Amino acid sequence: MKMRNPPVNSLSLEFLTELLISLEKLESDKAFHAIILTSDCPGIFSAGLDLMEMCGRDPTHYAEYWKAVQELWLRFYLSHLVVISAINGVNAAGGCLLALSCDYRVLADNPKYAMGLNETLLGIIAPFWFKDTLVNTVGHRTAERALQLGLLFPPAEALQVGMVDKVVPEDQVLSAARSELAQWLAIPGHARQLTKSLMRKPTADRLLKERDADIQNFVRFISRDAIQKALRVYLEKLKQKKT
Ligand SMILES: CCCCCCCCC/C=C/C(=O)SCCNC(=O)CCNC(=O)[C@H](O)C(C)(C)COP(=O)(O)OP(=O)(O)OC[C@H]1O[C@@H](n2cnc3c(N)ncnc32)[C@H](O)[C@@H]1OP(=O)(O)O
Repeated sequence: MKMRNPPVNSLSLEFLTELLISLEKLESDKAFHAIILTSDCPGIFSAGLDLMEMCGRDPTHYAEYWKAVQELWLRFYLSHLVVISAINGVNAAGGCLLALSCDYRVLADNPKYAMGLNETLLGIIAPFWFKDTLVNTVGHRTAERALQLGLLFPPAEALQVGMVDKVVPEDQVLSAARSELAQWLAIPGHARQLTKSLMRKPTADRLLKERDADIQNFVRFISRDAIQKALRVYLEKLKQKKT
């Protein structure tokens, strides 16, 4: 699955919906057993959630958007398919969450390709299920530091803290993901799937139990004047970077 939403693969409502539909199609076709998730945007895996969906819109839109973000995470996190990400570019916040929801991560060895949950740098916070997904991957202490400081880890550090499983030269990301896949596909499918569910269901259940409350929290939080202002300032900084 190659993500293509130029220029930065931001996860707009439309793009999230496309990703969901693609995943559902693959999941419902018994001929498919695995997905390699990668990007078609040079140098960028994903810039995360689309800031335009969270800025200057109305509460109904925020609620609809957040429900789609939740759905994407739940579907990827619990997918019965083997999902491996071949991360071929910078990967921020919501994009990093998507990669963390995969079963295995291969990252291209380019110092520009940092990844992490950098929400605090925008003046916002990672929701509890983003946090849980990170803790499940790198452990509590690393997650605590990474989340507070909004750290984006370059490849060597991402590997060292366990945010990714393998770092390879840029031209080998896909082939490395494919070789890894062979090992996962050699395991009897039902045993692997049940084990994945055993490991992940308690984390997903926390969100499933309070999905509506989480949507309400998001809508309240993102609608605040101070948060809207922080997002506008951040977007402005991104634009100024060019001039
Ligand atoms: C209680 C519950 C609490 C809940 C609390 C709320 C929880 C919210 C959780 C949020 C999760 C997130 O994912 S928030 C998103 C975090 N993402 C980021 O911080 C990444 C920001 N982007 C970047 O750093 C850079 O764009 C990067 C990806 C490295 C690419 O750099 P480049 O120089 O190649 O490209 P740029 O010139 O910067 O970007 C190209 C254009 O894309 C736009 N753009 C870049 N990122 C964008 C984005 N995420 N959304 C929209 N648009 C984006 C830029 O503004 C430019 O627009 P034009 O100038 O018009 O062309």
